[in-house]
Amino acid sequence: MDNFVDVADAPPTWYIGHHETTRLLPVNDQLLRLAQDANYDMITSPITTPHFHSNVQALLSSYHAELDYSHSSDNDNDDTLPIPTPDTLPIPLIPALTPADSPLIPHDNISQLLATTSPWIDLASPDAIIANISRQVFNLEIAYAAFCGIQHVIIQGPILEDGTICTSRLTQYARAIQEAMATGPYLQLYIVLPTAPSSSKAPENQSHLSRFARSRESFDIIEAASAWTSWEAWNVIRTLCNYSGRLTIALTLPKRLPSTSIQSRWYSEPVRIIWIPESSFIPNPISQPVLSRAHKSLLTRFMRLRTVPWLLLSDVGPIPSSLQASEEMNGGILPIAAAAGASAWPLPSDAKAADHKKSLREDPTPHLSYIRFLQRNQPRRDAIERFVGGYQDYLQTPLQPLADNLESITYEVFEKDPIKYEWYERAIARALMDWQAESKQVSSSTGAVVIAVAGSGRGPLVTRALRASAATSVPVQVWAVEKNPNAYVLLQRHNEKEWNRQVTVVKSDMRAWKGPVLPDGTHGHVDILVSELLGSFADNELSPECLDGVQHVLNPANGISIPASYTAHITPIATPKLYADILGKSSSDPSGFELPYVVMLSAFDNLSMLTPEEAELSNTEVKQENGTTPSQDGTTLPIPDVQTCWSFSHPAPASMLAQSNLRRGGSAMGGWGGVNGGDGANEHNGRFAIHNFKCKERGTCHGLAGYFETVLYEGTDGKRVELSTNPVTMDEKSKDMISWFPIFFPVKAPISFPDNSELQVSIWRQTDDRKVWYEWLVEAFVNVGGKKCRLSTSDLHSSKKNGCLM
Ligand SMILES: C[S@@+](CC[C@H](N)C(=O)[O-])C[C@H]1O[C@@H](n2cnc3c(N)ncnc32)[C@H](O)[C@@H]1O
Repeated sequence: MDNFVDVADAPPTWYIGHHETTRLLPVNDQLLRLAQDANYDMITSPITTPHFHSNVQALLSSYHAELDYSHSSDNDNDDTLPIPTPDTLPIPLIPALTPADSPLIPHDNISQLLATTSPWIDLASPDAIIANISRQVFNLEIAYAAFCGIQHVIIQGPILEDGTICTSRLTQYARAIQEAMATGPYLQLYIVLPTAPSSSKAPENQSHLSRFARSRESFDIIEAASAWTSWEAWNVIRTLCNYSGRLTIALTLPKRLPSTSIQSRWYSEPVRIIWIPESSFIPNPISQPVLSRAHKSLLTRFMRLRTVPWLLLSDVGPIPSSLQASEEMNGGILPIAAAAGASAWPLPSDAKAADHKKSLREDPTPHLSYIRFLQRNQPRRDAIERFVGGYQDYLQTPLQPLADNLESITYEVFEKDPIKYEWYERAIARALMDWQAESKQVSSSTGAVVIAVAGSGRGPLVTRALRASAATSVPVQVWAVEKNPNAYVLLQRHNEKEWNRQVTVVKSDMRAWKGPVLPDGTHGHVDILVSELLGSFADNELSPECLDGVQHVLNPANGISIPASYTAHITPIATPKLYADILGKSSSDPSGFELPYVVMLSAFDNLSMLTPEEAELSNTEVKQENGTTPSQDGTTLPIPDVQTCWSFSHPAPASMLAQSNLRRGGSAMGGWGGVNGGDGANEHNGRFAIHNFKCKERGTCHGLAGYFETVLYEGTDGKRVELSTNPVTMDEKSKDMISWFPIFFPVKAPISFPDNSELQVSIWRQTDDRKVWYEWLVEAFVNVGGKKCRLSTSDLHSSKKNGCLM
């Protein structure tokens, strides 16, 4: 049972900005106002002017001329003077900025500007001169932007002049970014990167400094550029910058989107700006710019993240004059789009088509109007999304309902689950019907089936047990056992007011409860023991230990436990956001990586997927992936490989508990103690699992996502009532259940691996009779010449210090 609260349905606001590669107007308060009038939220401004660019080029040209001249055969240099070489001729120094070099001046609205550094520099150049000059330009620009009070700076990624991504000198680029973060400690930096490198080369940018490079590397391309090169470049840059929260991505949407696996990877990364160039729009039948279905579905997915990215429309035409803007507001596109209703962008389907065409032609900002239209017509968030909205990627320490007493508000929140209680009622009803059908001996003298709800909380399962009895007409005797003294007060109240005193309420730890008191004062048995002590990883709230401890009250011949069994499941994931969050906290809490977290996973990527054949075998139709909506454009989503670690069944075998009892107290017959200390009385609840996960695509593992499944009851007809948080089976077993978020086991040093690797996960449930904790480690393997070679191994993580107290 997790700990979260309902949030209101506040539709996310879309912030849309305007970018022009060559902005003619200076960016001042007036232009900002015009942009706002046109319905933009922000605009970009270059930090330096074309004048500055020309000066830098001139400086570089004269430097190169001096070198060339001194080496040319027809100069009549004095032979006694040394010939300048790149080693002796000092690198030109870029002079301090003048007013003609930058359009920026500090002003009140400067924080609304997104400043752009020069896209024509080449920080990763193999030519030392070009790299040096690029660095000087970059440092000047960053320092001046920070001085002016700019907060957001957009920086061109390591892109070469022909649009390809530099792969060989990424460290040089990353080093420059790291330095920029130190220069402007309050700046938020956005690195512009394409979702995937373009397959067709862009026309060469004549003014890009890389064109002036004298030394070029023969190994410019470390490996053939792949669809992953862009993501890989980002992975190197942010790793060198230590996952800084101030370093994020401005992701460019190309006309042709890359594979869904690359899209998913970007979805897990800190994309704070989605950069939409004019070229990514396509004309609709009335020549209006729109986005393809695939682009729209990608946008929808991103715009549902906890941190909603800004959208930047690039080179979609200038900001209209104030007159145009006011015309648009009064009679132009907005009313027409509104009239088209929520379902469609206007099409020329009727007599009004001509009017529409005219208005659309007159729309000075058709791209913006269209994006605003998409904003207004986003699919509504369903109840689950609304419920968990504020908790996406929010790390929580797992509850310990055994060691701590929960607050009423915590019970209240999980009582809102629309599925869990319903399914419990179904399970109890089926158990009662089977009991009656098989004419099994009951534990009461009245013929009623004895039900105990162990860990009743505020009583919702007690209510369900009474309802199941009424629905099946099987008489019951109900006991409510709860150790939380505060919840006990409410249970007694409910008994008076709602349950008509049909329930016997007991304040006790279930492990110390002797069972129902019989008329003669002795203690009897329970026929059906109902409990809900499950955590996000099934056994992490110590359900096995509690149920072992109360098993002595269960009818030895026919007693039923609801749940009957539960299993824990894991899969490796990439989740840079959570990793950065834990890293950020680890200076004050060094044990941050030695603890599993309960978290509504949102910005993450599954690293291991089932092959289509395996998916076929698993015979499971997955309608949801990543806990989000299915693919909007109808594409089939891959199924993550989520593997089962271990299981627990109840009632536990009597022989197991008998041995445990022998060990307790350290009797000679009970062996010599537990491997982790203590008597070893709880060792039967220790577990170990090792799993291999095939990863077809390269990636970085930040930890493991954990889920659970439980069989509440399996009827004599073999039919099961089940709950599941496992993304592969949850739709089939308990769609819309919201009581549990996944669990996350982090790794301290992320593990990067190439295509076709294997991740091996070892995970333990450990105990020393006083507490229970988990240990986990991840190893990466690659196949080299038919042999499996170990690439790296994470630390052995252990939550022993923060273990769950028994
Ligand atoms: C997750 S809550 C479930 C409450 C309620 N059954 C429901 O489903 O809403 C678990 C409850 O079990 C209680 N509990 C946990 N361990 C217990 C124990 N050893 N003996 C008695 N109650 C226990 C907790 O105090 C808490 O009220």
